[in-house]
Amino acid sequence: MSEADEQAAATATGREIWIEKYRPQSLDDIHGQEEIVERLQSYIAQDDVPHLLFSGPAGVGKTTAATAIAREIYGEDNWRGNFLELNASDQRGIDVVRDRIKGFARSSFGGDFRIVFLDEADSLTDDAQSALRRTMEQFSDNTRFILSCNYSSKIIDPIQSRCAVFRFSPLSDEAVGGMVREIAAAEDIEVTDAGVDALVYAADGDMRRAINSLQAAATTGDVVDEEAVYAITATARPEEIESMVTDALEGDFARARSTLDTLLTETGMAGGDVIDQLHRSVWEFDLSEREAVRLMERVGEADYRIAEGANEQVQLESLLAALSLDE
Ligand SMILES: Nc1ncnc2c1ncn2[C@@H]1O[C@H](COP(=O)(O)OP(=O)(O)OP(=O)(O)O)[C@@H](O)[C@H]1O
Repeated sequence: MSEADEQAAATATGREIWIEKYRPQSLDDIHGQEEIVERLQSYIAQDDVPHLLFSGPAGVGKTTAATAIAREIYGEDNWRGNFLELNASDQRGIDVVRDRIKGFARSSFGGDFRIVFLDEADSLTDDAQSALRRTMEQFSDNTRFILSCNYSSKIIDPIQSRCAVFRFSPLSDEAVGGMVREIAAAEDIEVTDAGVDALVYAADGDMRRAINSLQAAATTGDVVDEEAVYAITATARPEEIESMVTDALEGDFARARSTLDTLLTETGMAGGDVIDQLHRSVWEFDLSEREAVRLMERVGEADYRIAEGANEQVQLESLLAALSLDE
């Protein structure tokens, strides 16, 4: 979600959403991503900011880093006027995006350059990216582009070679846990240690998810504990996933299937989430190497089939059945 969308959501619900309230304002305030922050700061210090390409999963600080750069270059009072945020997946297409960039880049202002931040750049077709590349060249005298995407491999080489590429990783448990504790202290909310661990686990490196879950859990009671977090995040406890797998491997298909049923119906998980959690946890379970390898093979197969549109429940039950049957 863009900063503008997040602000709009906050206004619509009539309460401030914490992902906006606690969005880092400066590069120094960004948690984790230390090497990236250091490199970006050195560009700013040398007054030599190139076009930038930020790639990485959702909620790890790409948009935040872009707005922090603008704040640092132009100052709190002027950055908004020098920063154009666009979403490349805009339904109206690349022409609208290009027109807005042209209008913005042409309008005069005092500084050396203005910044165009283009989110979801990997949603552009190759043709649209070629058009974007020409636009980048046309306005490179007075415009710097910051492109954000999930997968840099989906960005055409001529754009990649014109940008300094930064790969944002999922945030570490320490980075997410640290931020959760800071916000809890600022909001005067009690969060137990197990509650922090559960938020970190459910977030899986995505800070946006961790903060949103904290805010949601905080509205359900006085104390944010493990129970509150699992109740609102539609995440299975690691031990539930482990017992489901262990039951299947021990040949107790009926029990494994019943756990799966609970996860899908009561916990409200999507099949893809169960696959993700299995994938994350395979090596943390107390399984022999052979069992872990068998499980991984089945997880890969079910993941592919679900991505291709197969029925999630059938695929997951088939995964458990295969584990129950195999020697
Ligand atoms: N590294 C971080 N340190 C502190 N807060 C963060 C960090 N990353 C994300 N956040 C929090 O999560 C929210 C969303 O982050 P951001 O918009 O930067 O994500 P993104 O990486 O651009 O994701 P997307 O690809 O979905 O747009 C921010 O408002 C901020 O509150």
